[in-house]
Amino acid sequence: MKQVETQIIKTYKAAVHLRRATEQQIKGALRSLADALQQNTAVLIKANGKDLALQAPDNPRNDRLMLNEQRIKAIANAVRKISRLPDPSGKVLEKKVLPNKLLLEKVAVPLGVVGAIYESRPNVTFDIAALCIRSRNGCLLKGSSEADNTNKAAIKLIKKALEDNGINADCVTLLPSEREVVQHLFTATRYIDVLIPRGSASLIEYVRKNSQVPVIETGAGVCHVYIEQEADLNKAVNIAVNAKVSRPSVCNAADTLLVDEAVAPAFLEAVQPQLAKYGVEVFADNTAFKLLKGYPHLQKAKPEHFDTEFQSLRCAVKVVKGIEEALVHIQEHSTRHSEAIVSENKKHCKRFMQEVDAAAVYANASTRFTDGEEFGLGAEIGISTQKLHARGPFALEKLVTEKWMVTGNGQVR
Ligand SMILES: NC(=O)C1=CN([C@@H]2O[C@H](COP(=O)(O)OP(=O)(O)OC[C@H]3O[C@@H](n4cnc5c(N)ncnc54)[C@H](OP(=O)(O)O)[C@@H]3O)[C@@H](O)[C@H]2O)C=CC1
Ligand SMILES: N[C@@H](CCC(=O)OP(=O)(O)O)C(=O)O
Repeated sequence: MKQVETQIIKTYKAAVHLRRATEQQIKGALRSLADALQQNTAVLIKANGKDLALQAPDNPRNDRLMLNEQRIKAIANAVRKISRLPDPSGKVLEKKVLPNKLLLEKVAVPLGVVGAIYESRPNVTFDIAALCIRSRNGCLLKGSSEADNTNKAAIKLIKKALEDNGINADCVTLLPSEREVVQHLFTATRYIDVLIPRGSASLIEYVRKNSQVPVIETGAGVCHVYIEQEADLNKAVNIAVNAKVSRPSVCNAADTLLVDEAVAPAFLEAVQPQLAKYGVEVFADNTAFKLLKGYPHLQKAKPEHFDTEFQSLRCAVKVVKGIEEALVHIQEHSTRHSEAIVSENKKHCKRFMQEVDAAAVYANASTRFTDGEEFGLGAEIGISTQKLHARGPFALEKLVTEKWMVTGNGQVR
């Protein structure tokens, strides 16, 4: 795959143009891209239709792949928001004059080139490209083969927006979608500064084991909502239902409901009609199974259901004896993405938030908020489930590193 090596080197060389570009050019490119998204809605939907036509119609992942007018408008809005965010590079983080009169400045600078390997969500192509342009990083995109037609239409718009604003379009590159491509990314230590895999546990594991380029992992989400015995049941039903059904295919959707035995009869009775309305299939432990008798989509849970990221309208339900058992269950089964407690007991909420080891912990709110745009970051490069450099949704401020700039007047040591 000589072509891929050439693309990687071209992107590396072009990235310097982003570092040199004026603020006007950067903002202009992002605004042009937002406009182009809206003007080319039909083109994108047509390309996306080709991708969707290649999928089985009942594939629950089609929801992630699908673009419509509303989603394209949301992407354009995100790009516009990113254009208004301040440049994370160039900030002077520390400044001092040494006794020998050397001026020492620690400055935030772009990472260089960011490589992303990501799932079949076409908004990710725009989000990552826009965040990289805003932070003046070159960017290599390896999207899913499932979204290839959509991504090819997307990159045309991105490159045109750069060109129209006098920026070298090689700064952003869509790589071929074949899986072999990632092996070239693993060894390109000279040209790529960080690799971000977004996808399944097996992808993350594969990249972590094989990449010589530093990696920021984003992981799968087996997310829990714990209904504690002092939960307000109205809030509990709304949160549990929202976390499960608002967009079941994404990583921050709930997978397991843990219900305190003291409120299990009342909560399960109250939540049933809502879950049934959306056709949620429930895998219940023995106690929950008895309490949910008569629920139309009920099955007995097998142990593996409590480690499953369903990515569909399915969930596991377990009745627990109290917060202790809930915390132990989460510790054993969580993928450390997003976890929630519903309770009016402030002490228990605090304990949950302090003790649960996850990128985002919630008290009385839905896990669905773990998202760069929701957190005010414009968009996200990914939701990191690792602890170093970035955790949770990360964006512009994690796309920079530091550089010491030392200005002298002929000093020697
Ligand atoms: N925390 C976060 O930020 C995010 C988490 N996720 C998680 O990702 C999962 C869903 O993603 P899913 O669609 O399964 O993603 P996959 O892991 O199947 O695919 C993601 C990307 O990696 C590529 N890929 C997958 N396996 C390999 C391999 N062995 N070698 C080379 N390339 C590979 C895919 O290519 P191709 O499709 O062409 O095979 C695609 O481009 C869920 O668990 C979700 O929670 C997803 C996104 C963000
Ligand atoms: N940003 C997302 C969640 C993260 C994400 O992209 O996850 P996934 O759909 O699993 O690829 C959202 O809630 O919209």
